[in-house]
Amino acid sequence: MPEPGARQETQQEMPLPTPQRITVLGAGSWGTTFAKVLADAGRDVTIWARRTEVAEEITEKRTNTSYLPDLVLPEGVRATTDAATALADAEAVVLAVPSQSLRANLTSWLPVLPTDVPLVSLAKGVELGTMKRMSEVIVEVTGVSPEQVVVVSGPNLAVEVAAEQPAAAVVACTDHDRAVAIQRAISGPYFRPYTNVDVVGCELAGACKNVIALSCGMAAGLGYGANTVASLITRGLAEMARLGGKLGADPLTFAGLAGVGDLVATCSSPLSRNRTFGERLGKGETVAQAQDATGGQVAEGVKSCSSIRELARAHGVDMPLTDAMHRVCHEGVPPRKLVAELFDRAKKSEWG
Ligand SMILES: NC(=O)C1=CN([C@@H]2O[C@H](COP(=O)(O)OP(=O)(O)OC[C@H]3O[C@@H](n4cnc5c(N)ncnc54)[C@H](OP(=O)(O)O)[C@@H]3O)[C@@H](O)[C@H]2O)C=CC1
Ligand SMILES: O=C(CO)COP(=O)(O)O
Repeated sequence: MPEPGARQETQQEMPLPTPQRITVLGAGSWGTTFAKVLADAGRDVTIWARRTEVAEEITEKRTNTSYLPDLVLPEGVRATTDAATALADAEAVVLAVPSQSLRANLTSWLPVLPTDVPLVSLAKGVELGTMKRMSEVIVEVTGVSPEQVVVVSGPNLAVEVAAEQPAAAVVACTDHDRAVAIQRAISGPYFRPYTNVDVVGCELAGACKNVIALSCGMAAGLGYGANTVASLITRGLAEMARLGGKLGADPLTFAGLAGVGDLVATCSSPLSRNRTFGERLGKGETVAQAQDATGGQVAEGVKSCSSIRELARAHGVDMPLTDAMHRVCHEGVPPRKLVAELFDRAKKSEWG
């Protein structure tokens, strides 16, 4: 008969099981790529797609050419437009739809969504109107406990990950053991996730970097070079960390993969939809023209610049670059005029 204490220790050391059957809800760039990451890590993957033709193409040809022309998914990955079929027996659910539609999507899935498995959020945004982070939306709509929600973030441009180029990521969950279980589920030969318990910081960093990427694209569109981009990345980091600090995030998170890591990738790569969108605005296109050119793919920063600005204002945090992006995207202020405005602001210390 084991000592009661010894038994307890054994229970504490028992890791949570690695989910094997995983459903990805959303068949866009990142959802499809993440399905590949999961399948290459040995998981059994089903994708939910909104459109029949996308589901059929994935199941029959293992491709999703409207989002990722060069990708061939591993054998066994299948897709359906029926959420109940997609979610049957799921041991973890990955949410891979744009942040502004997550609430509506979740609400429609609710009757068939398992609420006793990890819910993994890939979306990088803050909800318009409520100013909520995606994990907050998930908890609110589904009623699950916050410990059940896992956030995956980091420098993960879908096209590069789909091409199996090495990349690291963060798996954030307030329950460390659950983060470890998801870390095991998605680790593979080209995808290396690290755990973090700072969900607030990872989510804010992921949402804010899209807005800063817009500004870097805009700078490129205006013809500015590396000094401008480096200044925007660094001051963007300062303002997102300021918001994070006010909302209880760990400052170290912003120095990590979800912060600096994703900022550098998104702000410097022409593959970034947010950066590309900003570049188009910098070259003189209107928001509507830039939106048409993104071919229906989401550039989250265009909407999140407004929700993050509201969030910052509600907490008395100064975010001049985010404010500037809101003014370009939603008040029609020309990018070049904003440069002058930003430089006219009161002089201050770097960490003030
Ligand atoms: N792409 C990337 O490199 C990365 C993206 N992310 C984040 O992942 C999230 C998803 O992005 P991503 O996959 O790239 O987005 P895409 O725009 O490429 O795809 C969005 C997917 O969601 C579906 N969808 C379902 N409901 C809606 C709706 N109401 N409105 C719009 N689309 C809907 C789309 O269906 P349909 O095809 O029918 O339009 C599509 O399958 C975003 O928050 C993004 O920031 C994070 C890391 C990397
Ligand atoms: O989040 C991303 C890379 O980490 C993708 O960025 P874009 O949405 O700007 O393409």
